[in-house]
Amino acid sequence: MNELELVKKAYEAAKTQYAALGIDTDRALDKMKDIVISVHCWQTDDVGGFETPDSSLGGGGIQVTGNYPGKARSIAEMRADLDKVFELLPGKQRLNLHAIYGEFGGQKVDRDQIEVKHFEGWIEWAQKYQTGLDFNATCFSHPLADDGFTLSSKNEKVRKFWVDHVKACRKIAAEFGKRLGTPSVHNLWIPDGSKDNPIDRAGHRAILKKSLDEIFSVEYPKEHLKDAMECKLFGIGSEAMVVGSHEFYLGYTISNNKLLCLDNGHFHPTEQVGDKISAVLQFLDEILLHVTRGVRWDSDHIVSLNDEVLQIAQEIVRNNYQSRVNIGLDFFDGSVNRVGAYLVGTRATQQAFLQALLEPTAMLKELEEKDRNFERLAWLETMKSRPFGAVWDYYCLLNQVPTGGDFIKEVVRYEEEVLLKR
Ligand SMILES: C[C@H](O)[C@H](O)[C@@H](O)C(=O)CO
Ligand SMILES: [Mn+2]
Repeated sequence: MNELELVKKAYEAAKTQYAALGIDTDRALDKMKDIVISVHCWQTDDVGGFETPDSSLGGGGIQVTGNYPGKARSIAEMRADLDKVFELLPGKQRLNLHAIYGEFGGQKVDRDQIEVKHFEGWIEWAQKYQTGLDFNATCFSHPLADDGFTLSSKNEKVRKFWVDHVKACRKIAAEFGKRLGTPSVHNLWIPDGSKDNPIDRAGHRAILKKSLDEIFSVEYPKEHLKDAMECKLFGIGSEAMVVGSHEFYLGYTISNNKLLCLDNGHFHPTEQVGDKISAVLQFLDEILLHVTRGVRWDSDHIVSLNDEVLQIAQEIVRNNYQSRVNIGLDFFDGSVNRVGAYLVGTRATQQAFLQALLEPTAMLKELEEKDRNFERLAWLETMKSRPFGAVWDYYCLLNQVPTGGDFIKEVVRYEEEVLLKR
C-alpha cells in the first residue's frame, strides 16, 4: 500500500471511531476553513526589519536569542521564506506585517512618514495568495523609543512622533483592507513602561489615553480596518509597570468598541488566555490573539501543541467564537531554522483547532450539567488517545501539503539549497 492509500485508510478507520462518539470528521475538516491564521512575518529575520541594511531588534522589552544561519537579509529573501512556509501549510492563511518591513528603496523614511506606496509589493504578494494583510505599528527599535516611553511619553515631541506613526500605520492598514477586500487588523503594542516603581503611573496612563483618542479620531470603515491593542504585564526593563496593562486596554477597548489583543505570553504564567476569552467577549465584539509559548517569561518560543494552546482553541470552538476571534501568531526564535519554526508553530496552532473540532462537546456539556464530572474528565482524557493524527494527515492530504513529518525533509532541503547559502 502506498503512503496515499495508507493515509486514506487510516482516515476511514478514524472516521468510524469518531462517529461512534457522535463526531463527524468530514464536518470538522470543513470547519477548518474558518480557522484562518495570521502568520507573523517577523520570525524570518528576528524582528530586525529592513529600514536600513543593518537594522536589528533594539529594546522594547522583547528579545530574540540565537544566531542560527539563514536569517532573511532582505524583503526578497523574506518573501522567499514566506512562500516556502505558505506552500507547506494546509489551508489559506493571512500575513501579518510590521511597519519596519516596508520597501523604502534605500532611502531614510522615518516612521512618521511611511505610506502605502512602501507596501505595494506586499499588497501584490497578498493578491497572489488571494489573502489578507494585517499590520502593526513599530514603536520600538528607534532612537525615540530609547527612554522607554512612546505614546505615553511626557516629551511632547516624542509623543507626537509616535501618534503620527500610528496614524500613518492605520492609514496603510485601511488601504490593505480596501484593496484586498478583507479587513486588516491593525495591532498596537507599545513598549512603554518602567523598570522600577514609578511615582506617576497615572500620568503616563492619562497621556496614553490622550494619544489613543487622537489616533482614533481618524475613522475608517470597519470593512477596511479593525483596531486592536495589546496589553502586557511586564517586559525586560519594564518589570515594575507597563503603561498599556491589561486593565488599561480592557477599559479602553470596551469604552471605544475596539479589539483587545491577548498575547498568551503577556500574563502571569498561571493565568490562561483560554480562560479570558469568554470573559472579555461578554463585553467586546471581537478580539485578536497572539498565540505564542512563554517559557518562564514572555520568551516568544515557537508554539507547540500544549494544554494552553488547546484550551484557547477549545474555548473558541466550543462557543462558536470563530468569527469574533482573529488569530495571530507571535514567536521569534533565532536559534533554529526559521522556516521550520513557522511550520512547527503554525501547524501546532492549527492542530489545536482541529482537536477542538473533534470533541464531543454536547455530550461533555450534558455530563457537566448533570454533575457527572468523573465521566466528563474520563472522556476528556479518552479523547487524547483518539486517532487525531489520522484526521490531521487527511486534512494535509486534502490540502496537498506533506502529511505527518514529511514537511521536515522539505524544510531541510530548503535549508541546504537556500538558507545555508545566505
Ligand atoms: C513584534 C510584536 O509586535 C511583539 O512581539 C508584540 O506583539 C509583543 O508581544 C511584545 O511583547
Ligand atoms: Mn504579541
